[in-house]
Amino acid sequence: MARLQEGPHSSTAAEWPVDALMRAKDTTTVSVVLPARDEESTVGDIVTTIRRDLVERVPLVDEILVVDSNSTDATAERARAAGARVVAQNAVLPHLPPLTGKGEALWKGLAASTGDIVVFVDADLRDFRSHFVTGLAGPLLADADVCFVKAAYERPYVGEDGVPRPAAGGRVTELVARPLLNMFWPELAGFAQPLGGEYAARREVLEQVPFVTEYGVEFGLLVDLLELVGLDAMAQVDLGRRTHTHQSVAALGRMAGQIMHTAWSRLERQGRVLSSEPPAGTLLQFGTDGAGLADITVAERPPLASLVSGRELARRDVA
Ligand SMILES: O=c1ccn([C@@H]2O[C@H](COP(=O)(O)OP(=O)(O)O[C@H]3O[C@H](CO)[C@@H](O)[C@H](O)[C@H]3O)[C@@H](O)[C@H]2O)c(=O)[nH]1
Ligand SMILES: O=C(O)[C@H](O)COP(=O)(O)O
Repeated sequence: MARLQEGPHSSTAAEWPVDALMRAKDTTTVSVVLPARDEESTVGDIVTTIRRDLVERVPLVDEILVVDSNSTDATAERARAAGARVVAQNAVLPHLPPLTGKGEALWKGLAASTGDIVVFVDADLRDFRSHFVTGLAGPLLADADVCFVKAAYERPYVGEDGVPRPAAGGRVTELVARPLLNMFWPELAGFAQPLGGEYAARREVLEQVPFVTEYGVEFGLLVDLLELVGLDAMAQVDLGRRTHTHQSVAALGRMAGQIMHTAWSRLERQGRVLSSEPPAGTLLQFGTDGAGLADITVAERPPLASLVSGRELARRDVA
């Protein structure tokens, strides 16, 4: 219990009513950025809800940006029809060779957006309501010392039968990410959902940290932000319950590998492990169709601020 008491400042979404946030907002601008790869079934509803509640009803959100992450379905069209600005991942900073994955989508979203506060929300959420955004923006608008806010929630597993199994979701979180954090960065153990895709931060802070590509991005951000701003500037907000589209166990195996690679890279960078050779970048997986080798390496984008005039570049380059 001692550890929990020393954990991040915590609140619940109900503590951040929108009228109080409007008073605190003043001239601060807020962007909501959604990374989306083949999310045509959910992205439209999420954008519609944010637009209706937090742009039209109350002007808390200044920009809704969907980063179309090489989708092959109607994600971009649905997002645009619902009122988002949509950028293609590879059209942002096009002079850089493109990388892949969720971390790349977020880094490009940071480059292409303009808000002082950036709220990231996954585009595959099934029960999205606007308190996700107000809860995440609240601590940042209310307290100048807070730099980063991470969501916590209960995560059921909803199988093909549609029946939610309470607290059975977040398999990589429970089996890989939280054990690793407890072992090597125990200050971060109080974050209940370290891998969750819903978090918010001040732009000036996000632009100072690297973004790992693929699914290493959330783990890397937590570790790097702890080093940059310290636990006192990091907060957690309880958003209630979150349901999303589950990936297969094989896909989660690859995600777990990417997260382990990210943890290894931070341990090495912090001088806490010495290796004579890097960890293997492949994962042998056995499926019903036979065995195959999957690439589980991650790449890394540098802090956006290290690019010459990154925001100006982004604005100029995005079509
Ligand atoms: O190449 C990609 C892959 C994913 N996404 C989007 O990123 C979000 C989350 O991706 P998803 O595949 O649904 O991830 P989860 O299985 O839900 O993984 C969890 O754990 C990951 C590792 O921390 C986080 O990145 C996720 O946000 C978190 O929900 C969704 O909107 C995706 O469309 C992209 O934009 N590009
Ligand atoms: O955060 C996680 O562990 C992954 O997103 C997997 O979540 P799931 O077990 O709910 O599919």
